[in-house]
Amino acid sequence: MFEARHSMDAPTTTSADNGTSGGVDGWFTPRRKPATEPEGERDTAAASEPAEISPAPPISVLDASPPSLPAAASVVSGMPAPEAQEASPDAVLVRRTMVEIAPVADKVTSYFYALLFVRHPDLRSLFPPAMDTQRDRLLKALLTAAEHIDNTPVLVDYLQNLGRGHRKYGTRPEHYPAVGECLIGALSRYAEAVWDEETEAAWVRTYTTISQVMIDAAAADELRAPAWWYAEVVAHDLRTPDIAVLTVRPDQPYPFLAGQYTSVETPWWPRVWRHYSFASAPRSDGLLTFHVKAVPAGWVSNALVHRARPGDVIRLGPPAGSMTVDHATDSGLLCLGGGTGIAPIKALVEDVAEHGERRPVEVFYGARTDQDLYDIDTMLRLQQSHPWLSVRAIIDQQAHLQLPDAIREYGPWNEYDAYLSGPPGMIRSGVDALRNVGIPADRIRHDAVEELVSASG
Ligand SMILES: NC(=O)C1=CN([C@@H]2O[C@H](COP(=O)(O)OP(=O)(O)OC[C@H]3O[C@@H](n4cnc5c(N)ncnc54)[C@H](O)[C@@H]3O)[C@@H](O)[C@H]2O)C=CC1
Repeated sequence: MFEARHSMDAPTTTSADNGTSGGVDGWFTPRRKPATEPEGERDTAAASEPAEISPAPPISVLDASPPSLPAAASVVSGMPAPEAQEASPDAVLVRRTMVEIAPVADKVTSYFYALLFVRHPDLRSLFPPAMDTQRDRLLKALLTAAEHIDNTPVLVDYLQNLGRGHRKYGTRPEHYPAVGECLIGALSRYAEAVWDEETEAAWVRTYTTISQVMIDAAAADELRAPAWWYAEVVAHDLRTPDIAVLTVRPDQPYPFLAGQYTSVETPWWPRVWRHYSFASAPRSDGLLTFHVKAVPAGWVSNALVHRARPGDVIRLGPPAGSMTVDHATDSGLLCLGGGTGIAPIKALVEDVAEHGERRPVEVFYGARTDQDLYDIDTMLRLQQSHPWLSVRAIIDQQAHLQLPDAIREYGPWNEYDAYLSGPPGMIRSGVDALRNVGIPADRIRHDAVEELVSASG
């Protein structure tokens, strides 16, 4: 009955980082209008680990199960609300199913994975041993994509990222029909009241489209990049009792852009991936750095901060995220980095410096206390070397205000592009503050909040 029409001969594996979802908004609740316009960005995300249940994500970022939505998450979160579009007949049927299953989302998830692992026990090994709160990443990603099936350009971008990202999980083209059957099995059971032949046909077409884009993107990526990289820890600097700066050496060249993030798996938690932003622009020695804060119950973050030592080998997924510098313009950069969110901001500053540009870069670095400003020395050194750079530390306790509030006291910002990196709450209020001071949405970049929320751990 369910028959995927993808070309199954395309080689692929997958990885993906995406993490959509999450936390606060259930997968089936109407999506809030994103703070920024579509365009993608990240998850953008991602970066250091968000609190264990938070979004991205992604990004980000994200992850216990293979499939989830990450970088693309930013894209998806930027999509117009479905209701705002003129829906195709398939989209109407897909959304009707979603409304029907919304109240029993947990049951649908459990049933979907039960079906998948009973019918296809070989697929169990693609998922982490402990299917915790992240277990529904795959399903969420698929449902999010289905919900936005009419928004083709944005969706394709999102799904391509998702397909590439899934290579690291070992996903193969032949896995997609198995997942599709179980998806339809779970949906038909819990959306019984609205399920009919037409609805099933709409889901088959939708899923076939989704999986085809993912398979094709993964196959194309296989020709130019590994599914994952091994990277040896070469330095581990514990800056505070719970924040470490890690430097790693990938086993082969790792191309990325300043402002992007990747997914990381440690040897202690196999198949559990989390997103971290690169804390430096690409370096001539090929080394990569990450700022990691150990969060309560965060498996990966605690392993990286408290257990990892030089000589340990971790795995990295592909780079993702679009919080990158547009070198075609000479606008100033207004950067807000909260806590370990300063990591990609530092990378952006290095990127501007390397391009020899003289554009003003204004960094606001927020932290709860001055002890939490673990990277202020580096930022001040950069400020000393670059006359176009200004760094201001905003300490909550001293300033009696939070990071986003501080920008109102400076400016004007109408000639600036804005970059935000930090906890989801900071991103949300930061976007509001930036819009209020007149920066248009298409000049505000950040990783997807969903990604950050779901990254956890
Ligand atoms: N690409 C990205 O967006 C990145 C995001 N992160 C995320 O940043 C977070 C860092 O955690 P911590 O260091 O514990 O940060 P934190 O929770 O100590 O917050 C740092 C600062 O951000 C501001 N802030 C926090 N919550 C806010 C809110 N609701 N409204 C307004 N301002 C707020 C405050 O100024 C605060 O001092 C993690 O969630 C991590 O996932 C980290 C790296 C990159």
